Amino acid sequence: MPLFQDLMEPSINQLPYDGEVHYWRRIFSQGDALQYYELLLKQIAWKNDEAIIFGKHIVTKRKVAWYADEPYQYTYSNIHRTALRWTPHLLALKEKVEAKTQQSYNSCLLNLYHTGDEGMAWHSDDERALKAQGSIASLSLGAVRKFAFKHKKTKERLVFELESGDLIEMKGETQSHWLHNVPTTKKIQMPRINLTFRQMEQ
Ligand SMILES: O=C(O)CCC(=O)C(=O)O
Ligand SMILES: [Fe+2]
Repeated sequence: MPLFQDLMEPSINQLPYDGEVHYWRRIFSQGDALQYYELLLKQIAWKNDEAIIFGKHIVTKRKVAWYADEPYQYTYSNIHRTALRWTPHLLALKEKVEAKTQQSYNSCLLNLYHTGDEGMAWHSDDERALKAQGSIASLSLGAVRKFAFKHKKTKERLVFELESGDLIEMKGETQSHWLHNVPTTKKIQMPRINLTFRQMEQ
């Protein structure tokens, strides 16, 4: 029998106003989530992220990778990037996520946080290359980490504790009105992988 929570969660908008966030807990068994986590740790072409900020070359501790339908070219923070083609495992994950959100995605940015020392600062995913008001689906594997939203004007905050296998979708006006971050923490020593499936404008 489906649990009440399973039925309710995805349909509820987690944001109080100015956007839409949907949350599915544990879309995989813990065994499958662990298997995907281990596969991705090994198979993804992880690289430190780079940026040129005020003429200074910055290299992040967090690692990233970018996969897509096409070898898209993309520039942010003055660094040029080219997407790699989907691997079979990434395609399987994409299909699973698409079945939940009922959306389709043509690219995925992956983040690898080795420990709680690594996080992501407040930002919105509002780059011009992304479809306006499109869906961004974020899948977590590995260590539990906080994922927070802060409204740009009211400063209202919401915090989620994302567990291995959790899926969170942002869409509609979310990126125009809310920032999100992954705060650092001294409590976590294990890696976390995050996959953000995105809709690039083509
Ligand atoms: O790691 C996360 O959960 C968030 C990643 C993120 O916000 C991004 O890649 O834009
Ligand atoms: Fe983001």
